[in-house]
Amino acid sequence: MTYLSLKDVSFSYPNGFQAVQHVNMSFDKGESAAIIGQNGAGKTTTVKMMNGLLKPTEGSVIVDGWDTKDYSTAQISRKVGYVFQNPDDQIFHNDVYSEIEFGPKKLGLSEEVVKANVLKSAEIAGVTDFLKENPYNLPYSMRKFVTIASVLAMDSNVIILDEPTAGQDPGSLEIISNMIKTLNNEGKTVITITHDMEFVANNFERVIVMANCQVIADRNKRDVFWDFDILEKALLKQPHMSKIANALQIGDKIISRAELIKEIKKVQK
Ligand SMILES: Nc1ncnc2c1ncn2[C@@H]1O[C@H](COP(=O)(O)OP(=O)(O)OP(=O)(O)O)[C@@H](O)[C@H]1O
Repeated sequence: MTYLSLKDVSFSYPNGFQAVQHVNMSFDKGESAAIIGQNGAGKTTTVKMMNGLLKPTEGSVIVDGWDTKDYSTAQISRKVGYVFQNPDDQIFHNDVYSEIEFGPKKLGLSEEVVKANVLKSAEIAGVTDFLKENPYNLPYSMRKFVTIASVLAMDSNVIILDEPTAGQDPGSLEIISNMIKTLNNEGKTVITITHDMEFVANNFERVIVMANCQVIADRNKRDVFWDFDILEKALLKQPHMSKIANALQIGDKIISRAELIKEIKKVQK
């Protein structure tokens, strides 16, 4: 059942620049999707409309039956949590624990529930060892996990991750990958903006492509990464395994390493 939908949504910034034009998309509970596209394509503006940080100038955004125009950002963020692209735009406490507990406390949850949420989110985001640290003593990549934990602690049904993969090492990418799976298994919807095509290929089925303020594809990753017209319009590249398969002219829309190895073995035989 659809939980979140954008219906013919456009958004213009106060300076008159129209950053999103006639966008439609919808998400079920427990779904996960990647949003990809070049810098300036309109991805962040689009997801900020999903949790009411921005309200559409045309069309409507419906969250769990609520039109976001009729509710405050605080009300919508109980249902849709947004992790900012830049953690420094989000962090404002002197220790990690206080940063994570701020959201659930604001929701008026009991002390025990707040504590349980903080500990669970810290665990999922891998920041349990830093709860007493000043977030600004932690490296950028770890500050990003602090902001993820802060949003998870609010236990919203939808979680939006804006560029969680930027500047992360392979170990951190694995934490993010496992986190998305855990959240999906709990029935939460996870929408992730990323520039990392390998991460998309390894972690998502549904891929939404934005270019020039519009959605130009919303399909299975296999169809997106083998549609050269879409890739060219969005200035995107195929994931490595697809690139190799394409150069060797083997297989059918290969995406993963396992698929590529299987095809190479077939050819060797
Ligand atoms: N506050 C603002 N005022 C005016 N224009 C803005 C504002 N914020 C963003 N824009 C413009 O809106 C367009 C879309 O920006 P947006 O951040 O949504 O793109 P994006 O696809 O998320 O890009 P990136 O990958 O760089 O984050 C860009 O041209 C950007 O310069």
